[in-house]
Amino acid sequence: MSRSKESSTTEPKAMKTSFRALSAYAKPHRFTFAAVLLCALMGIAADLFQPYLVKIAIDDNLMIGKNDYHGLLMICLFYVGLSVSSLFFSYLQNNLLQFAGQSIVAKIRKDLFQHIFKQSMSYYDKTPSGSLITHVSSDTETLNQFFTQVLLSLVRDGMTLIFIIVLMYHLDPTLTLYSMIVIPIIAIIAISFRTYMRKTYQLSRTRLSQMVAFVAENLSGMHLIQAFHQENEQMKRFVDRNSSYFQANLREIRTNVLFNRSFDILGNLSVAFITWVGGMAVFDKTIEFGVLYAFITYIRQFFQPINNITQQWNTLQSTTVSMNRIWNIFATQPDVNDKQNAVAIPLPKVKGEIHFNHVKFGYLKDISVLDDLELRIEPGEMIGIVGTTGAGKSSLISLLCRFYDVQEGSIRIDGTDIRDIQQANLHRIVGLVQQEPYLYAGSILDNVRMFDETVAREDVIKACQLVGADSLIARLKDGYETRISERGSGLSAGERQLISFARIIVFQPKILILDEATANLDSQTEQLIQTALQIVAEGRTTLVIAHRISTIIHANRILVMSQGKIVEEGNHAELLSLHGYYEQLYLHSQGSMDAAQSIS
Ligand SMILES: Nc1ncnc2c1ncn2[C@@H]1O[C@H](COP(=O)(O)OP(=O)(O)OP(=O)(O)O)[C@@H](O)[C@H]1O
Repeated sequence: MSRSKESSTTEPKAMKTSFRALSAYAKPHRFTFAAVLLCALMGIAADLFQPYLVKIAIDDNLMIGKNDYHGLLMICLFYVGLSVSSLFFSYLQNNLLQFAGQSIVAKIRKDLFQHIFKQSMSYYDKTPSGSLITHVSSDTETLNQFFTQVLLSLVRDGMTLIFIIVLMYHLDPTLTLYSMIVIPIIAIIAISFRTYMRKTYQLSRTRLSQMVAFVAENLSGMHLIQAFHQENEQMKRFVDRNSSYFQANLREIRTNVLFNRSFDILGNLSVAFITWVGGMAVFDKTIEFGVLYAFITYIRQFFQPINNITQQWNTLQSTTVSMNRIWNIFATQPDVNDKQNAVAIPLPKVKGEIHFNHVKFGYLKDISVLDDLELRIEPGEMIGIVGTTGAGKSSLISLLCRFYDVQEGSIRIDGTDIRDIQQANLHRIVGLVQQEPYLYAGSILDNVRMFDETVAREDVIKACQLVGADSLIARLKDGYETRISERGSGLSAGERQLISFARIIVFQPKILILDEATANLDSQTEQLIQTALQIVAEGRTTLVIAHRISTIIHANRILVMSQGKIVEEGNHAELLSLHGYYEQLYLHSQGSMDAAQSIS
């Protein structure tokens, strides 16, 4: 996230909205919070009554020479009882608060993850995955700190302060007024540090987020980095980011330490000041010694909660930044939405007719990728799509999957505009196999049925048998239960492709799209995939984007695309007879250098 955006997110209005949203999450836990408040009250009362007990022992027993052993013992026992109850209440209060805080954050994390899932592809084009990882993991954790630290401190320390002032006033109003001289000084220090701490905190968060995004980017492109020997260059870039994060962190810590130490000094000065003023009053016999003792104890206790609260200022800053970042995500509505009256077409009723009706589309507003594209595909037809790089082939299928919406025109399946079909339904109708099929960490079985337990094991096995994946799975250590790691590493590209074909069979989409599905394979594996493809394509409208013409040579119709338009159309023989663009592509794919040069 850019710095300018980050600072704009901490506007008071945005903060207000975020806090309101957060309180809506907290509302179901209001009884727990009430119990926390009660426990805090009891704990504070138990804590603060202790110096008062000592004052009673000094002034009403020891100083007047009463020698009441029984009374003294009772006071001591009572003192111990208060300590134990303070411990009990603070234990209870912490547990209850942690429970409420963790529950709220778990719910926010779940909703956030769900919301991120709903975003359209344009959102992922703009948002680095590293910053999304930060939002889901560390930003939500910061929110937890808000409940377990900030809120706790505001309640407990705030009440402690009020109680102390009341008790001090009860003991001696004049000394209390002297003590209160320090309050404006505390306010000035707190305010002057406030802005600075906020800036240092934001800077370190932004730099952390940049570093995480960089690491995530590198991890996902590791094979490229190694293939191009980019390790040193990337390392240098990482060191830069790491050191600027380090600097920002140091600055933040320095500010924090300076702030806290200023408070300690202020506390000690006040104790000295009160000892002097109070000591004189004891000399003059205007107050009792026990009162001065209790007063000095309260003054010491007075600074602790102030220090705590101001320390929480930092956490409050981070919570505000995190909260705004999270609520900015929540506020982002997906570009592609289900209409309110969107329909679900029952799968058996889908024929698979597709109509690209004068489609205009571009990723950026003014740069058009597809321009007035008109295309009709009959049910069950197999369409091959070829064209030069950047011609718009992948964009065409992204639109059919509704990863993006068209800017003009429409795309219709069996006459229904895909914007009128529920997305979940559309994605059951249209099945996509990509060049790099994505496999998840999990068993082969789960990968074929996409963790959908309603799909029976037998159906998975049947699908794998049909596409010829069964024999390769049988060779694996645990067969269908073999666990594969992230992205299916441990399997060859062809094996991964076969598994993704089996996936298609299991989910039975009526329209099948293969995006350069055989581009990475050797010719033997390609043959295996070709056979599987024919089986999978049976009875389905199939669109195959291929760099190798051999993949689509038998297609009913081949579309040749260039610069967002269909420039030639027909079957293989028809297109060759045109001696046009397709022929050049064909010769090029056959390895003819001359043809390749003529294309460029
Ligand atoms: N997510 C995106 N954001 C912005 N521009 C994009 C995006 N994806 C593709 N483009 C641009 O749109 C144009 C068409 O890209 P597309 O991927 O559809 O071409 P293609 O024919 O599939 O190419 P290739 O065969 O190289 O995959 C290109 O100019 C490309 O740079």
